[in-house]
Amino acid sequence: RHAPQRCLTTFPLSRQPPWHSQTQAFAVPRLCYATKRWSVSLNLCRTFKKDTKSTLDIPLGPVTVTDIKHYLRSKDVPFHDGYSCLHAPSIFCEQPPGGSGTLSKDGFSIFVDKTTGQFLCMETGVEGSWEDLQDCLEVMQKEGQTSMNPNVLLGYPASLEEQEEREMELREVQRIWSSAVPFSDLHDEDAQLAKTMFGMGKLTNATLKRFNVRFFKPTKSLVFPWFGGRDSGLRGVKLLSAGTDAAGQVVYTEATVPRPSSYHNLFGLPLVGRKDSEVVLTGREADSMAVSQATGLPSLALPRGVSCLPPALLPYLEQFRRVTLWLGGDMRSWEASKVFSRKLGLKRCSLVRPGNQQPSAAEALAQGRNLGRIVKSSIPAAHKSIVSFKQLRDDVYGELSNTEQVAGVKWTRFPDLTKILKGHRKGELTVFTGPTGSGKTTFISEYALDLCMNGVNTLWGSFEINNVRLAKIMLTQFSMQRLEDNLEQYDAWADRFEELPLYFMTFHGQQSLKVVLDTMQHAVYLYDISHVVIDNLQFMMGQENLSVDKFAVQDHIIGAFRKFATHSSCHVTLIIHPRKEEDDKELQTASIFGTAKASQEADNVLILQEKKLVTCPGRRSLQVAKNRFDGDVGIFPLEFNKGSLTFATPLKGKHKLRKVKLEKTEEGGVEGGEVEMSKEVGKKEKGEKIEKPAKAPRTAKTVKGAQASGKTSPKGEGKDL
Ligand SMILES: Nc1ncnc2c1ncn2[C@@H]1O[C@H](COP(=O)(O)OP(=O)(O)OP(=O)(O)O)[C@@H](O)[C@H]1O
Repeated sequence: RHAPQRCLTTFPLSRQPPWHSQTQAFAVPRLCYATKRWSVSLNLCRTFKKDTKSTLDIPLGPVTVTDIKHYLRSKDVPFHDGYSCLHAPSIFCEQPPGGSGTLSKDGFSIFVDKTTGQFLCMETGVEGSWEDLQDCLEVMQKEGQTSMNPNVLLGYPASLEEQEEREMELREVQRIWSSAVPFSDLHDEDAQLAKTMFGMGKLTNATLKRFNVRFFKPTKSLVFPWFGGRDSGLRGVKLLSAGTDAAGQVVYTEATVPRPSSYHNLFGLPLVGRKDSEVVLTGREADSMAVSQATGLPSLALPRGVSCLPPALLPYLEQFRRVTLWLGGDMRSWEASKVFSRKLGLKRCSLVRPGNQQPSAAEALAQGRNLGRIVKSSIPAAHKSIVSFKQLRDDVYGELSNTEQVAGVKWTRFPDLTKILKGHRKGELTVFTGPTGSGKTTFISEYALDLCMNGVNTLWGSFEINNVRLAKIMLTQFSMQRLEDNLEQYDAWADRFEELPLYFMTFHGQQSLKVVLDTMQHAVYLYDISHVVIDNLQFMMGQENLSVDKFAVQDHIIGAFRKFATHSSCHVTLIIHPRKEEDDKELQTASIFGTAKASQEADNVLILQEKKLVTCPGRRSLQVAKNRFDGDVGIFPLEFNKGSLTFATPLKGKHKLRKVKLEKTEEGGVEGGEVEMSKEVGKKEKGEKIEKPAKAPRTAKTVKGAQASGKTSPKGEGKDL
């Protein structure tokens, strides 16, 4: 079989992680980038070495469900089709199954993920890759055995460091758990105060007891346990703390042991019966308790809320014929529920649409709403290809009443970009270009980092510069300083950087489009990636059919990324070198694309403009040349800080805003291509306005039309890339 190929990696790349020796469990506030909240991160979390397996193995040719089925049949292994997994009898038990694990109806207890081939034996707790399972079956066949010793895979020798780490982790889990107090042991007043602090005033002590929730007095945190494994033992804890931010608003913060990437707890699982066929999946523990208390339905909370649904959890959800996703009360939860339902199997999923009448479950309970009715009114996730407005009207209303959230994630460091593009939305394709060496990679690195710090799960495909250099740029931008001069701060920044939901493809140099797309697909499934950055398209050109016209190849590649973005509900930012550069002219949309078709595919076109100066590096500005969301285009200046490698809008008064000059194209549309100095600069600057073409009503309309139709001037077409 193929050797696994390493296609994805996470920070710390090759960095030797720090090996601290603190063991105190005191709370240190830190910003959790995934949840965008300050978290009480326990020192103990930093006590342990980071995930040593920083490079993730992916089979060379990604396995398909057909391959898996074909192989199982060839080995005479009976199986049946589940929702996300194939179910097969355990090869690790001598006796017919009957233990404590969650089994499918026929007692089959091996669950093989249909997308990755990863398997889990519920009966014995053995898990492994598709290759591991194949190996076991091969050995069994060769040796004429009917079962395998579970220790074959369980007994993978962990390094001494890893063993120590795990033991230390378990000791800390036990320590927190045993020093936390069950709610029933708290004085009534204290219990009520704690419940009020966490907005759970209506949850009864009986519910908290059923879910085994405790209170950790030193940090005034709720403690949610994770019970699992063969012995249903305590495997981890999550601490939820409440505090206030600078504006006096209550913020909830989370910390887990083990660290989030290994914390695979479906909170509430011990309360699920083998025969339960319906479940309500929520984003928070309090929501699950609210659902359970109010409706009596089994309810489970995802370990990391709406940010991801790790495939490792899917086997535990196979027993449910109906899954209602009620992840929260905002648009982000709604988006996540649509994405997760694909992993779970659309047909069995129904979604609770957030709205005023349908907030999160905990809020609904607090407001005295009828939770049972809300669950019943959830809508099926599988939609038909042809719909009437009647079916769409709630979606349209949702978009109209949540314009801010629909506009996407906002950039913190680039408010001008947020003003023009409104935000970063899933499922879109952004094409980014700029002159050679103008700082495209450096800018996009910060642009993506900003989003990642705002909770956008990001995957980088950097084919031009290697991942170590890219991570160095990002870490410098993250710390906003020259880390070379402050090496003593390296570990502190690197520790925080590691928390970002950031992954890197391990490709370098020319790659085939198919391999890249497969890796992206895989990462979306595994890590719920919602932003992929490709630097740059030219590195896929070489592998495609050279006998075909270059523009056709480019069109084909852009088309493939477009399709991927739409189907995977993932934003793709594609860096493309301009095909022509003239010293005295600024770039336009037409400078990038071979044909108009390609520009049609992109939802957004960004151009890093550089005004060439003889004496010093040129001035940069960022132009939004196409914006399909609402048609607004514009340009704003960027000032580069060489020490921190960051870009910022120059201070007021120091720069002049520029306004887009609209050019008529031959098709009668307009494009926001060239720029000129505004005659009213002083006035405009005051209001910090980004000039938009909408200032000229007649052409403004045409601008939107042109954006929507994606028409560009054919001027200058036909040159080589
Ligand atoms: N605005 C800027 N002013 C001066 N130097 C810059 C600016 N932006 C980036 N640089 C520096 O220029 C160098 C090239 O930057 P970068 O690799 O980001 O450019 P690029 O446009 O991606 O290059 P290429 O065209 O080769 O892909 C880097 O050393 C970077 O630090």
